[in-house]
Amino acid sequence: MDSSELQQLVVDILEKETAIPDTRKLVIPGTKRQAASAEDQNAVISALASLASREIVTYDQKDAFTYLLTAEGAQIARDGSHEALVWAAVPPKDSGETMTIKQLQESLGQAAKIGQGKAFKNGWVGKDRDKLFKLVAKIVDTTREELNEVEKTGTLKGGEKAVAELRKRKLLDQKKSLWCTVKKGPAFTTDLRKPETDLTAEMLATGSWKDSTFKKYNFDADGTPTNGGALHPLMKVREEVRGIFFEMGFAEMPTDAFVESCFWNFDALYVPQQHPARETQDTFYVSSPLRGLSPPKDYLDSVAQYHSRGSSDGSSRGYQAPFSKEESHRLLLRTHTTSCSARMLYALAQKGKKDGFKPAKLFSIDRVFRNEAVDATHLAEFHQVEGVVADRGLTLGDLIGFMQTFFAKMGLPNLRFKPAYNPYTEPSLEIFCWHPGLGKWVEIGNSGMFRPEMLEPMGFPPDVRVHGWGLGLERPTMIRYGITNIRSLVGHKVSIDGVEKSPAVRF
Ligand SMILES: N[C@@H](Cc1ccccc1)C(=O)O
Repeated sequence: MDSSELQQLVVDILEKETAIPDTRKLVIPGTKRQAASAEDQNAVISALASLASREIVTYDQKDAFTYLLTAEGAQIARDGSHEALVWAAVPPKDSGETMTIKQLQESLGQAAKIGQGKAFKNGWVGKDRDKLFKLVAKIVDTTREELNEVEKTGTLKGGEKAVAELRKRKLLDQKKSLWCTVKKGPAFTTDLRKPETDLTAEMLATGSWKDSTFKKYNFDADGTPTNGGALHPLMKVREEVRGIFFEMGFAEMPTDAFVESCFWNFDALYVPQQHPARETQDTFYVSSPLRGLSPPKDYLDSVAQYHSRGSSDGSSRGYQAPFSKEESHRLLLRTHTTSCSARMLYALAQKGKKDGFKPAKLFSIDRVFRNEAVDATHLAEFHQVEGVVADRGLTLGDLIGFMQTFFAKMGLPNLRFKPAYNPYTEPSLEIFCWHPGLGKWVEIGNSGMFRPEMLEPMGFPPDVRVHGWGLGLERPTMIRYGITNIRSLVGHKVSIDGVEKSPAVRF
């Protein structure tokens, strides 16, 4: 049965009448048959459900019982009831023929036994000693007629009592079915064209929207994902860390010089020119141009002196090794943002010489480059977070206390420090934090009190101390967001979809 034809039939009737009181009375389109069977009603109900979902109709579902003949019932419907068979088999009274009960049983078998009593009770058959005969010339076999009616219509006009009697005799089986009453819905229409889902430019231009019906909004549907921009998780974490620095009164250093001279990256930081970190297996050097701009001459001279011979008061002996000013001019990709800190500290010291020293808290977060073997946790470039604090009389206790506050704000309250070595800091401390996921201490950064051999050539007064620390941005981000391969966080393999859906982008 075609659902759209049924739907049309229902709305056409409802347009003329207030309701459809019984859907079993619907005449199936294209036939003269009523939709009386359970199968018909299933088709009707699915058509109604589809109309109701568009609020074109409302309907009430009701239970109905229909009946089927059992095998015995079907046999009786065909051949007649047992009592009718008994009546038919025996001869009329006074016909001269005779039939004994025994003979009846021989000719009818089982039916004789069951039918006899009823035939007597109905007054159809009489008995003279053991001879049987008809008492009436004509009978009405009600059982057969009722069964025929059930077979045709699924039910009995005679009502419940007659049905109960036939069921007791196991001639009928009951079958539950449904039927409905139908009324107009709030959005009643006889126009069942599929509703439009979108209002198009074309509909507006041609005016066809006026005659269109539109699908209702489904406010429970998932929205289509918006394709607006999303900040990369690493940039989100960077913003968070910047926020912590600003909250603690730090100013941001300029970090735009990816290409730096050896002077600012190493010499100014008292990294000996013979230091292994300077070798090409660790550092990317720039081949063209070969030389960078010169640092201020006095400062370069002073740095050269501190490297090779130490301070003039003899408190430091320097490296007792030759210092090449040519080497200072070589260009490289900065290996740490401490080169930026060196430039800023030099500027701070020089300004202090003129205007009197002022304390400073400075930070930066930017890219650095190292000639590393690339693997799941290492890239040749990464982001460094760096902070430096310059003030009179700072101690190692200030540094440790400061880091405890800073890292707690980053969500890493559990810290340990381990003595380490940096050419530019003394003492130096490696920073470890407890990783609850891995259940172990992991190294996250490096810190220390900058050496006098670095601060004095810059021009700081002797009681000014500077402490600093640096850490990578990628590792804490990976730990925090459960990223195991750095290539899915940085580089061309980063999935844009992942960036948009990453939990990191939600804070
Ligand atoms: N430059 C150091 C970090 C650091 C900065 C400042 C002081 C001490 C250490 C590094 O790359 O790991």
